Amino acid sequence: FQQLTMLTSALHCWMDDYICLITVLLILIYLWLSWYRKPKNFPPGPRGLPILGIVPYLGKHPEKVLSKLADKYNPSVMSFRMGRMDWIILNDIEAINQALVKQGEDFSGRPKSPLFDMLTNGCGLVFVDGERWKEQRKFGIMALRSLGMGKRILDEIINKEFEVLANHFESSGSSIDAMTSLRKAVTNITCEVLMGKRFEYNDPVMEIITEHRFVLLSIMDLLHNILVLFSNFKKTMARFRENTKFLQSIAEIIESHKRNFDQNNKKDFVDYFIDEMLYKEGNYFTDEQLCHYTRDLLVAGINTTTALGWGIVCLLLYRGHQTKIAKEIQQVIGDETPTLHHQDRMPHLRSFIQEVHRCRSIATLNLPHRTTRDVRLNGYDIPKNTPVLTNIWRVHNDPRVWKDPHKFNPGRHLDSNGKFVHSAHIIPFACGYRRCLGERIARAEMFIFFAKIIGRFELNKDDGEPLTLDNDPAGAVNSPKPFRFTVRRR
Ligand code: HEM
Repeated sequence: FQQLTMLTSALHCWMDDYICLITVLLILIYLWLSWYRKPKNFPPGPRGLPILGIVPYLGKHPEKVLSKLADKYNPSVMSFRMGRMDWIILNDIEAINQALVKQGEDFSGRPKSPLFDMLTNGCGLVFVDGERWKEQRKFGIMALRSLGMGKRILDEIINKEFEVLANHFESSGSSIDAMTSLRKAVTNITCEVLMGKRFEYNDPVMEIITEHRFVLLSIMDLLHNILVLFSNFKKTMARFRENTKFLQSIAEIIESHKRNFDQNNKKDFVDYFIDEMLYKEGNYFTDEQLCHYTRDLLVAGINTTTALGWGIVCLLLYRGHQTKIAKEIQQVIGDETPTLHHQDRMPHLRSFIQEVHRCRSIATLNLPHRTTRDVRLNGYDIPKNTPVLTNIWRVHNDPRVWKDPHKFNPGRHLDSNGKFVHSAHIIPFACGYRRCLGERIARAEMFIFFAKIIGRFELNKDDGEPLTLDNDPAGAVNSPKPFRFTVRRR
């Protein structure tokens, strides 16, 4: 009997181990199969490694790696695997227009992410979709238009702030920390538009606002999201805590707006929002929404710093353009204050700015979108909730459109009569339903900044610092490395 008991328990142990082993094997087979299983009739593309997908292969320039993969799999729409999700990426201007413009509503979602939710509590504009996004975006367009965006009021705000910046450049004496000073000036312009307020460059609130960009931008950079979190977990969490501090600063400014609110004299974005909150019937006009909306605009607005920074780098590296543009400014603007009305007669400055946008794409892969229903694109079936990237860098470097795309050559945007040619193949602000809300502000900032600075100063490299077109690995968007330069009055 004892022998029989021993035999049975040995058999049990063995069977337990066996069952465990089989279960593990079955789970592995399931994971393996589900890893390789794609939705039916889905665009072709690489799968990479289980769980991580193609992330380990993306390197420092995911847009270039993805572009090479597009040549191999599909130059129009490709898929790839990342995390538990199958992503698609739009690779050429035709597919981008078809998806983001013609089928724009179906592609207007943002991927769901617990990280976004932690930061925004489902509020704001950049990370939300559905009814809240529709209502708030409509309001944003109305409010910015009513504030005179693209017309005189905006020109005045920008001119005033860049005058302060120009004086700061001149009084610096030695070389200027380009990105820091640009960031402060650009932040002040956005603060004026949103809250009717600017800060001295050494004000601690200015520091809080400009540093806050890291919180959202590092999260926005979805491709590196996973890596950022794991490699820098402590720092990322500290930044999350900063988020609360920052929102408190905005809440205080909003409270003071409420105390002084005058419905007949709405002066800024916050006033327009308060008006909706008090007197209209929208669903999402709450204090919390206003805080997050203001924060989203402040952070998104800082993007212009990067474009201005690249512009200065190009002026320092390719000095011939400074002389050409300075002459044009002298002829067209002279002693007047630069405004957008001057730009029609300034082909050299406009083509310079368009080439900066093309050659140094800021949002190389755009912000991620999400399909809001099952859709058909270029003959493929793409299920609801599929995350979508847009390879803006590839469009800006498409050799079918641009001869020697890697060369910085503003002359390519002039026709045979020397007239500026606007290109539909340059989409720094993306296109369609979720196109950048601040495009008009950004375009006015870029034009007025360069008209003012190149007209007044000769810009020179700082001898001590090598200057390159390499991007800053610490930046979430494609940004120049910190650099210094000097100015000399013309
Ligand atoms: C050169 C400067 C800028 C560039 C290159 C740029 C580019 C972009 C891009 C590529 C997007 C994503 C569009 C999409 O999801 O398809 C975006 C969204 C956005 N941008 Fe800009 N931007 C700039 C400046 C600004 C400024 C100055 C503001 C406001 C003050 C702003 C506010 C926004 C907002 C609110 C969104 C989100 C729109 C939405 O989700 O509906 N941007 N921008």
